[in-house]
Amino acid sequence: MASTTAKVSQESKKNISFTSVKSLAESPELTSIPSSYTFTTNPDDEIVVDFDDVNDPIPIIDYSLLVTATPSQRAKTIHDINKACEHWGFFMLINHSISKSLMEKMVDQVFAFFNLKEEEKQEYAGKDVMDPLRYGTSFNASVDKVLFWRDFLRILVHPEFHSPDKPVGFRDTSAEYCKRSRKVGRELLKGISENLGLEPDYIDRTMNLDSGLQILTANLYPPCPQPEFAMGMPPHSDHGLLNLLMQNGVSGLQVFHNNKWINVSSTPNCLLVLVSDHLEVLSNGKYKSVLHRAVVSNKATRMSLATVIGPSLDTVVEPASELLDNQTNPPAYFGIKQRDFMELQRSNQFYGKSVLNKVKI
Ligand SMILES: O=C(O)CCC(=O)C(=O)O
Ligand SMILES: [Fe+2]
Repeated sequence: MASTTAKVSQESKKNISFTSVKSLAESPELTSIPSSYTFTTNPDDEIVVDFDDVNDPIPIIDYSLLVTATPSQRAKTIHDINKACEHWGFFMLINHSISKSLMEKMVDQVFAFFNLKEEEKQEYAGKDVMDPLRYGTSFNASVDKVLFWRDFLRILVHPEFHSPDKPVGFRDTSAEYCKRSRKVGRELLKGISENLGLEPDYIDRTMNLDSGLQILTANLYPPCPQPEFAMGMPPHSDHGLLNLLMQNGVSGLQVFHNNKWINVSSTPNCLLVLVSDHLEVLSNGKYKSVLHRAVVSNKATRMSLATVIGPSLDTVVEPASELLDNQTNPPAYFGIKQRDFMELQRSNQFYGKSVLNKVKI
């Protein structure tokens, strides 16, 4: 992948007193970014394309053909999911059963949260990656070497459901959205189990999804005066099995595919599905978690909402023994408890696949 260096002097970092990028972006005198946000990429290693080869388009999966179609349509859809997971680690999901109005309500609620007064949002400023409710900026602003042009609200929504009390309506809307997106995720994981040659409920059962973690992360990327020098989220892969991502109609997600960064357009009502680290481990590397990042623009505020579906905290995630063979397919990853994986994530630089690489054999 592109080699990226991100440097910032400690002096300039101390000058930043804003608690959110939103308030920084709204300050009237802002014409350039503070140096603490300067993210330098190596242009020689960076190829960014709007959409790739017409012979290799971003895969689109029709969810309705997975759940309500004839057996042959379902079989073809499952086959297409397999190809998408193997070749891209990423696909667009259409007709996914979450209504347009619920998605719009969710976008409105997220904006209403970020539009609360800074002091009100600070009530939710958690400290630890394990905190069930955490509002913040950048990724981990106290340790990030470079700050990211991003504010976030990260909420544990399963097995216990959490929600901020404000704005009014956030709790009910997010409860509904989380229930529905969880169902979609579990249904996709059934198809993925079959693709791996396992029983349809294999992943659900062995990953203890009845008590599995589901984390909702709302990301806000306000307009940036120098978007070419800042980054919303650096290249990374997600923890968990799958990430279902939606956005507010403003694009900014790029996925890394065949050594190029592909701009993903913001297609209305579509969910973006990202293969995540635990699925890479469970499949013993048959499916690779997709490297992705969020770039920013100087035109519009972008919002994305990620729903990561993963195993329960005490589940040991390891390559499925049914897939292993000491001669031809030995285990390529150590087993690790979800709790310990998250702890590794907390204590490591948020970059690339650095956390997953720690469990590679
Ligand atoms: O904003 C985006 O499109 C990416 C968000 C993301 O990668 C995440 O929340 O893990
Ligand atoms: Fe991500």
